[in-house]
Amino acid sequence: MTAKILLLPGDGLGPEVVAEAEKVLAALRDRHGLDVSWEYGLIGGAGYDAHGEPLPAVTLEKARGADAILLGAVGGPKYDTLPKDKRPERGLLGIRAALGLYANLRPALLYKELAGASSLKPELVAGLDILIVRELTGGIYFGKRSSAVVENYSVGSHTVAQARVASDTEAYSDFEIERIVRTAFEAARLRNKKLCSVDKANVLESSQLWREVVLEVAKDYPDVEVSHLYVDNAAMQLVRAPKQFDVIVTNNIFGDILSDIAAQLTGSIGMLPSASMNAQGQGLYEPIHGSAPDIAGRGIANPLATLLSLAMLLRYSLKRGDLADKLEQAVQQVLASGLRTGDIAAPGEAKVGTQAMGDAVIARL
Ligand SMILES: NC(=O)C1=CN([C@@H]2O[C@H](COP(=O)(O)OP(=O)(O)OC[C@H]3O[C@@H](n4cnc5c(N)ncnc54)[C@H](O)[C@@H]3O)[C@@H](O)[C@H]2O)C=CC1
Ligand SMILES: CC(C)CC(=O)C(=O)O
Ligand SMILES: [Mg+2]
Repeated sequence: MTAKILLLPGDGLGPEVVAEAEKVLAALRDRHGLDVSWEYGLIGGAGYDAHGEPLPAVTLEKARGADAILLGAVGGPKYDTLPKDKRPERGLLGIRAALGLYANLRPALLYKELAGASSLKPELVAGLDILIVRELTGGIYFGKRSSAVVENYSVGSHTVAQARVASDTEAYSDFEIERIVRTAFEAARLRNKKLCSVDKANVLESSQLWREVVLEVAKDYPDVEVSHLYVDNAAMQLVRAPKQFDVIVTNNIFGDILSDIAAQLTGSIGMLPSASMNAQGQGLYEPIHGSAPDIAGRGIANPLATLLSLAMLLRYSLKRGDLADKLEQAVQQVLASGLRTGDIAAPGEAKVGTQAMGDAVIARL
């Protein structure tokens, strides 16, 4: 049966990088018989501009009916002053919640050709291959929020007549922790059988529950070596000796931050793909980067994170591991040929734009 894909370009550089993914899909269909069709939808600022909502109902309906979704990025300065519930980022959080996409897989892989582009010394990152498993539908991004003006507000012994006070809540249930931790253990089993759980259990109740559940689930995976790190130490270890990690499992906000760090180890955030899966096996695939307003619209963004996200889509949702391998090999060959977008170019090295990079990958498919 023809697989239905929903393309959600979003904002900023989103349409530029998703356009390259569409070209790749067309090439896989025409040259390799991939049985696929696709349509577009609006999300983020683009959704707000057209429908007054960052996640228009029509987009969600299309998403529910799709076999897989490929998203660019959302957000931008134009939308930063909108009411909070209309902000583009709420559209992204909204689709993750509505589809129950709790399991976010963020592989950080160093292509050997990019060892020089990493901020770390080549010997620290050579062969780097980490998988960050991030809980994606709970925690502080979804907890109760409030913001108010409070009279006679006290912090310790200090009281002010009036203060603007805002709060966000980090809350997790054992059920939410258990399912993402199981995802991570299963992934570790297929890799080097090492799982590091990252939390802040020395301070946070929610992290204490997190650690308790990890220890309980670990009993079902005696073949996997488990360790625990506080998030501050984990951030340091990622830039000190990143190759000590195999699979990292962590909550929504820590995973968000640690994956941006891991991205830079591989040369650029423009290289890191992700897959977000729900309990039914439906997936949304997206680069881990944002809409990059500083470079959007100039045709210079790196499309490889999006093309590698498409490879994950082919592997996990369309069960075409053969074509995923082909696409990943094409990316590797393009890097080996010396092509570089600005984010991965060494000082003084020639740079190519988004379309030239996409075309070079397609030429190798
Ligand atoms: N998944 C999403 O849609 C996300 C959206 N955002 C939104 O994106 C907007 C910008 O956020 P920032 O914090 O600046 O993060 P960002 O990830 O958009 O950009 C951070 C830096 O990385 C660079 N960069 C990002 N992607 C690149 C690519 N493909 N090629 C080359 N360079 C790339 C940017 O030019 C910038 O210097 C905000 O509105 C934010 O809320 C941020 C993160 C994720
Ligand atoms: C809206 C944000 C939570 C998006 C983000 O930074 C991410 O998912 O990495
Ligand atoms: Mg992020």
